[in-house]
Amino acid sequence: MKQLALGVPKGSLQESTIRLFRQSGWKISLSDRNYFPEINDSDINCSICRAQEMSRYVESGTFDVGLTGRDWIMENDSDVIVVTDLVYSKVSQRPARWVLAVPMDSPVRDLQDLQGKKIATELVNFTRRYFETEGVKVNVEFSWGATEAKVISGLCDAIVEVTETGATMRANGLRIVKELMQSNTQLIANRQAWEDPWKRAKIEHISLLLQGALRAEDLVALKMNVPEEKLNEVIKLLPSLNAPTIAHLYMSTWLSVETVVSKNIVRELIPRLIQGGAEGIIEYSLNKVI
Ligand SMILES: Nc1ncnc2c1ncn2[C@@H]1O[C@H](COP(=O)(O)OP(=O)(O)OP(=O)(O)O)[C@@H](O)[C@H]1O
Ligand SMILES: O=P(O)(O)OC[C@H]1O[C@H](OP(=O)(O)OP(=O)(O)O)[C@H](O)[C@@H]1O
Ligand SMILES: [Mg+2]
Repeated sequence: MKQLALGVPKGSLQESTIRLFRQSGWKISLSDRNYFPEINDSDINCSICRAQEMSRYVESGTFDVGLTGRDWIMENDSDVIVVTDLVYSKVSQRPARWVLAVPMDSPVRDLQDLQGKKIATELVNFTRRYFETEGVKVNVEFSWGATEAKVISGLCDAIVEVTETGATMRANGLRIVKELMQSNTQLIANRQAWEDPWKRAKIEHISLLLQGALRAEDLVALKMNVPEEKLNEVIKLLPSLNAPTIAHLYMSTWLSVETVVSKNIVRELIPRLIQGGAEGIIEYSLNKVI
């Protein structure tokens, strides 16, 4: 039977990836210590793999398709098809940032101040290439993790490390000198798999639904009743992203207005809609927006 081999990233992206798949209609069930999760789709064969190694396994064809950060694809310089960007991180829907950081009291203000100095990072190739392009000679050392601690203990002069919320930087009293790269999750495919019509169709299907589920996370639907004479005023208050749907209420001069808006404006919008004459407002969450 034909199956698509899917790689799901272990580590920071694991939970958010499994949540996004669930929202998209695929339930991935993982029992403790098992690297071959169940998935409720007999077309897919699922494996867990470190984000750092994912692009290499997709390039070699071990996986037809996988998810990982753009950072590790660049680090490994992997020849894969980027099917789509999916902008989510460990806890947010923002990209992660790779930054050059030093202790708060370090004299380093600029990239050039690091000439001849030692930098620790997990992203060795990227960092070497970055400093080379800038013409600054540095000694880049690989770090297995807990990199922030090394610069505080004086084991290196600066670090290149990933940050999302900034909590770890703050907790360790580090100062960001420069942002070197932004990275987000990407859905990547093996070149041969992409040429196989069955596999490509399946990958595109997954991509479409993942994008739809991700888009829906930021949005909510609003529905309200509005008397005819207030309709124009209420419509003006709604963001003009999509034209709202207007329907007549049964045996009434009132209208029903339905629209999709960004989650973060609802708090401000609802009182204004009430002032504008809307009543019976309901807000509901969306699973997918395609
Ligand atoms: N808050 C975050 N912290 C770390 N990595 C993040 C975060 N948000 C997104 N990422 C992305 O997750 C991937 C990191 O996954 P990876 O498995 O390499 O490390 P990890 O999950 O931090 O594992 P480890 O336990 O070894 O540190 C990268 O592509 C990175 O850009
Ligand atoms: O900006 P923040 O939201 O605080 O996130 C960034 C931190 O998260 C990751 O650590 P991880 O948990 O992967 O531990 P590690 O040091 O072992 O990589 C990353 O390496 C940073 O230390
Ligand atoms: Mg990590």
